[in-house]
Amino acid sequence: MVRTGLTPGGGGGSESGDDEACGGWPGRVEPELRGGPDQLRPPREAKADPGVKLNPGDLLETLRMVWRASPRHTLVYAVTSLTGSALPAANLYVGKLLLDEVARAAQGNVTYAALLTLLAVQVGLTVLGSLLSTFQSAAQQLLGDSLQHAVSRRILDKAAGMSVESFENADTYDKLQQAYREVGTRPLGVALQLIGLIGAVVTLVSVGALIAQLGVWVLPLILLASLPGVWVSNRFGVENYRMLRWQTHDARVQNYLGSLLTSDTLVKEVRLFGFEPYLLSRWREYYLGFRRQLEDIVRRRAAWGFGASLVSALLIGLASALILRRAADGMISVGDFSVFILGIAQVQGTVSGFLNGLSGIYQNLLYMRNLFGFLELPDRDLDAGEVWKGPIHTIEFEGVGFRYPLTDRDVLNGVNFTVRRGQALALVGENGAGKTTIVKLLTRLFEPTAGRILLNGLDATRFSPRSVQREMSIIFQDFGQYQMTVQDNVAIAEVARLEDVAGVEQAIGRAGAAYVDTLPEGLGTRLGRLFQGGRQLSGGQWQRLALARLYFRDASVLVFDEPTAALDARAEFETMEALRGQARERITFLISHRFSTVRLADFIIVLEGGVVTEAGSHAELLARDGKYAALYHLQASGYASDAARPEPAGAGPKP
Ligand SMILES: Nc1ncnc2c1ncn2[C@@H]1O[C@H](COP(=O)(O)OP(=O)(O)OP(=O)(O)O)[C@@H](O)[C@H]1O
Repeated sequence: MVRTGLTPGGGGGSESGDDEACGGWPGRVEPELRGGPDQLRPPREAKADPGVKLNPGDLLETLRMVWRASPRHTLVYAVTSLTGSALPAANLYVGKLLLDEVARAAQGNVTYAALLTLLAVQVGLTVLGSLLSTFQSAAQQLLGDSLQHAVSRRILDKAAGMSVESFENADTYDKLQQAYREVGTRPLGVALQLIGLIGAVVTLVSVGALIAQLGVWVLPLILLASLPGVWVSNRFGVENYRMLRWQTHDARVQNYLGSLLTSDTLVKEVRLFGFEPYLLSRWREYYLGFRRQLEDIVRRRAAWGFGASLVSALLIGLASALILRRAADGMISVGDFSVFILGIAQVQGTVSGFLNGLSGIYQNLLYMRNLFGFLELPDRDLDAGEVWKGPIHTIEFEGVGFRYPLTDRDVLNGVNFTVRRGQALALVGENGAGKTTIVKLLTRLFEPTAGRILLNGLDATRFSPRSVQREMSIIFQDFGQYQMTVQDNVAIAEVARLEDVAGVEQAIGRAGAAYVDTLPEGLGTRLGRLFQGGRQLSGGQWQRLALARLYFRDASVLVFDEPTAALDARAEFETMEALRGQARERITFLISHRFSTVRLADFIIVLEGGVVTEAGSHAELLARDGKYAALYHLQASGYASDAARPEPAGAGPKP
């Protein structure tokens, strides 16, 4: 099993985010890809994404998110940033006064003290500027950190509340990944850019007022010169966003291919079958697809960018020519000219900052839509309904049918059975017959699409899934191997009793996991290979620990989905014997392909293609001589023929 998870990733800058375009393994840890090889289709070419829409409410929601993450730092950032916005005009003005005074000093009209006073004001402004930016960047850093934590927390809370059903859906994974990608900088980007916009207005108005005194046409020309560059940046920013959005699915596939090469559990199979070159070439194929799309955008952006700067240079040239005309006529002072020269850069920088800020907000809000899209996915409230209290004595399936979401085939049809306290019911059937699906319905991970399930005669849907699940304990076919201590691996079944050492020891005893005593730190031994100092267990040892987890929870329904698959023959025998003894007070469900195990059940149900075809005790089903009997004899004859087969010459124990 590839146990990959999700890590929050940076969102990239507001304008480009180009760094993400060729994303893939390594670099991003992606969720495990569900589904068969048909999902591993070749990369798609980017095309217009009709789904790019802005939701006006998102701006408010984003700002609320930022404010809640840290009101203090948001406030400090806003105040320092806005105060700092007035400084450029103040600097320009003091600079102009200083230059004019220097010019007058040349004619002997100004004292040294007057010049020093102006210099002191200028130095004071510089010191104020650095003080403000020090506070501003500290506030930004801390706000970013708080925000990252707050958004990650919201995503994890959301994921924790989502139904198992949602996790079966590849679209949910795409949304989850997109959401995680936005954790880094997007919400912060929106807030900072908005504050920046207000600051830019302050700067523009104040600097513009100074420049406007030089002539009515100067300011409009400078403003106009800023527009082409901003237009190019905005246009390609949106294109970039569309490209990344379109690539989300393919990036997941690519990362999945990469994860196969770096998985500790799969390395044996990958080496043995030697399909590393195949995986690498598929991985690279995706990269090349992304690369082609990136190159196309970069090339076009460069061409348009060059054109934009040409237009801008022409307009600035025109403004300069006009102002020089006035200088030649002796209509402006040296100080005025310095306001023009320094003001051009200031206005251009501020205008493009303003418009880029606008388009940055727009683009960041598009990314934020992904995050909100994920957060708005429907939840399944596991606590909705009456609270189930007390043990479950009977379970009845009444005409239960089921179809997985987004599929068009019923995998269960009209399933009827009743099982009572003290009984063990076994589900038998070939692969894909629907056994595990019955367990998923029984444990309320999914709800039937037809029929109903009764618990103690009451419709299960009346009760909250979580309260019903508390009465159930299970070992799944693909049980968890938690990279935690032995104690945690068992006690996690009931987190309220995480410290219950005696309970864990008892469960370990019942599961026959005596090997735990030989581990270096006993119950405190960390398991698994993921982290330093972890101790790896064998498949059977892990399974016994999962059994202990099942026993640890004091439940009235026990579900064993292939409980003995990884156990050796003796372990299987002991487990099933123990089970017979321990399950008397409970309802036991058992799924197994081993008839030596199945025959121990009181009642056996045979499933074929999602339909119950036979039901009864082992003896009854044998007497019936149907499918069960056929399968049973088939397995039994395998053992018999093994026993009857003569040993080949030279076989046997070596001396
Ligand atoms: N998440 C899913 N989405 C769509 N179809 C599914 C999903 N899980 C299982 N199925 C389909 O439902 C059918 C029953 O699957 P189920 O896992 O219940 O079989 P099973 O009897 O437990 O098989 P096995 O013995 O192999 O464990 C199969 O055809 C399977 O392809």
